[in-house]
Amino acid sequence: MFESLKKKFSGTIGKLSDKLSSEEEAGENRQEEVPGETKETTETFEKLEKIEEPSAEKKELETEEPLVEEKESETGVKGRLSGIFSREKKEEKVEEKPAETHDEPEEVAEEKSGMFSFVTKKTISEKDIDDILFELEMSLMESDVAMEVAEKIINSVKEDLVGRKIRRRSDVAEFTRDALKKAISEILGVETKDLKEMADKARKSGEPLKIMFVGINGTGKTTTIAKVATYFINDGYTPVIAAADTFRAGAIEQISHHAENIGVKIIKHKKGADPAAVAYDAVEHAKAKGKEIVLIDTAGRMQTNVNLMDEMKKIKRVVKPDLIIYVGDSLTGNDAVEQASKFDEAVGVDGIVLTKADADAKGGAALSIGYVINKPILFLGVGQSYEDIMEFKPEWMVDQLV
Ligand SMILES: Nc1nc2c(ncn2[C@@H]2O[C@H](COP(=O)(O)OP(=O)(O)OP(=O)(O)O)[C@@H](O)[C@H]2O)c(=O)[nH]1
Repeated sequence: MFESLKKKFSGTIGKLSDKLSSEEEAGENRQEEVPGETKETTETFEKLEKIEEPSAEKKELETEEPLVEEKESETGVKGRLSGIFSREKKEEKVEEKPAETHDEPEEVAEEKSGMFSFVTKKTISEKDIDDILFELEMSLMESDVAMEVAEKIINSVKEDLVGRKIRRRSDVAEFTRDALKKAISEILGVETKDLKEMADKARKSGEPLKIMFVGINGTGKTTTIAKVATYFINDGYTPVIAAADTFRAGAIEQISHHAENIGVKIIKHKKGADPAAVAYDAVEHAKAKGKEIVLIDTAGRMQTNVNLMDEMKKIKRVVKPDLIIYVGDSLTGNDAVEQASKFDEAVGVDGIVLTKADADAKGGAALSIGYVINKPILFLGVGQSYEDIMEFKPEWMVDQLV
């Protein structure tokens, strides 16, 4: 699942590590190659260390003023040198947010002197990472990640990385991984709905929880309804299904077949009947029989078909569903995102089920859809059996990808 995205993110981590580490090594080698300067630097450095070592005052200073910020404490010897030359400067440096070190007068002075750059570690600049992040942005879009999502990820990673200091090669990988995880968490951080909690409330109130499923033909909507029914049955609830797709030939038979397989009551009328009437009857049945969940199938239709969209709005008016769930095929990538937006505009979507995630190597729709329509993914379809449905957890997705 999502192998392509996974590869792209780990590729970026590797490329940044290689680039920044080799630049740093080259920088260090250049310093060591300058004749005379290295020796002089080392001698000065040793002298300073000697002066510094026995200083009780210095030790006290260090105890009193720990360098709390990682970006500052990592300077090591540089910190000790600056402690000797400028106590005041050191006090200023204990701050919460890492500074953009390119702009720091101290850093500039160090670079000019040459002596200090011997111990200065590389600070990541925008120029260092721009090309690799641009490459990532392009390849995310190739994996059907929506453009606004790809841009947001790249900007967030850039913001996190620029100004960070690298002490060792593993730092780059760690910083990049953390930055990517944070960016993806932000993308997936749409407020979600707890279906079990909603069902529990419905049970206590004596009113059934009404869920209407929308989406175009062939995405796996019928199978998904049977899976969601199974999900609730496994938790002790009794659902009823409304065969409100009275438009498409074979739809009533198809959903009846699933209902029979999982032992759920189905409410159906003849083909061509008013779908709102079927949905209404299912709700009445649930109330009469004390069933807690009503799952309403609707005709899979193109989001551009105005008449059929109006019919869906009628079901909504009549039944007043607690949740409208858009079912999309994750394999269709950007199309699934586009359809979800259209259904949201027409009837208002509360949550998403993405089917066939088990076969989806790209992962673009799963990463983008919730952010683009600002609605949570509730479930992923992960196979063809009725049990093959999993609750969607953003943390799980982040761990899958980075
Ligand atoms: N691998 C996989 N296949 C799925 C998943 N969900 C549904 N399918 C398959 O996708 C095909 C279409 O599913 P249906 O439920 O019939 O699709 P539908 O949206 O009701 O489409 P219509 O029948 O045209 O209304 C079936 O062969 C399902 O078994 C899933 O999560 N993973």
